[in-house]
Amino acid sequence: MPVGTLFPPLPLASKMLGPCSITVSVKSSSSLRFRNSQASIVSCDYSCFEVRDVSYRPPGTQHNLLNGVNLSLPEKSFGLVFGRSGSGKTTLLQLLAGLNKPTSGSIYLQRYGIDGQPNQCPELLPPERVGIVFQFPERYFLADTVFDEVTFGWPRQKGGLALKEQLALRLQTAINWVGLSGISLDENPHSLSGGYKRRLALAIQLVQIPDLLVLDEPLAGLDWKARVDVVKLLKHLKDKLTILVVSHDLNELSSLVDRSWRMEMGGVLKEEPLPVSGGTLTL
Ligand SMILES: Nc1ncnc2c1ncn2[C@@H]1O[C@H](COP(=O)(O)OP(=O)(O)OP(=O)(O)O)[C@@H](O)[C@H]1O
Repeated sequence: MPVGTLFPPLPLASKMLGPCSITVSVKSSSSLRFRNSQASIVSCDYSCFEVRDVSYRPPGTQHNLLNGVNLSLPEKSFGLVFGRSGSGKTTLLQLLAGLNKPTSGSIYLQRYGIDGQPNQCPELLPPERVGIVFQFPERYFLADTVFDEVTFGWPRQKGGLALKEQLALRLQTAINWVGLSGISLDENPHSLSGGYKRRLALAIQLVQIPDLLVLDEPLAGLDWKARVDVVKLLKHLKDKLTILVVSHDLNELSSLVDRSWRMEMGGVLKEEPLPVSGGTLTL
């Protein structure tokens, strides 16, 4: 892919850097698409996020919340975990995001060749490569402006111009990806609509350009209009990164789903494709 010049037309860049220009190179990517475990186009090597024989028991407790969980999610695909309340879905997302460590088993990234065989040693998945959006993320907004909210966790130490350029570019990319570019960066996050608050919560994670984005109940608590809005946004993001969602909203998300699993009570995960159309699934 050609090298392109993205700056300046971006208001964000001038907010962070003052007038300047920045050059970025864009890497080409493979065009893998999976639907219910079937790879429809495989044009080159690909990677999968893999959970292998993971069990989890919180420190000081007697029972496992997860038991021998296995999951494989190809890059740039959309996975859904569903199941009854209390079965262990959020616990699994927390392990993927590195908030807790598995008691046994491992979570890693595995590269495969065109023949479907692993072609490298598995790489452990560093927590900073995973973005997590919790249920009702707007409850955790802290800042008075959209700009401060998105940049809240950024390094405050003096960085060179190169670091600032990199951060500005990531910020602009995240804002564009979630469709927030029409909103003033000085807007108070709490004054945004429900759907826009969810967009902002996604942007906060996307500035890190994670390899894997995990979302806990992304439609919970939204009105119908905002739900449609968030589903459209997830469809758009699906082309850019790998997404794993925990949700009870199977019908609304089914058109996005490439792979799905049911978490059974006791933390046992089983792959279960969603009905292709018209069918209903019970939790
Ligand atoms: N630190 C902990 N110590 C003991 N039990 C815990 C701990 N964290 C969660 N649990 C219990 O583990 C079970 C699984 O919780 P988890 O939040 O993962 O379920 P869930 O499937 O995401 O539920 P929901 O759909 O209601 O969000 C629940 O019974 C919960 O009470």
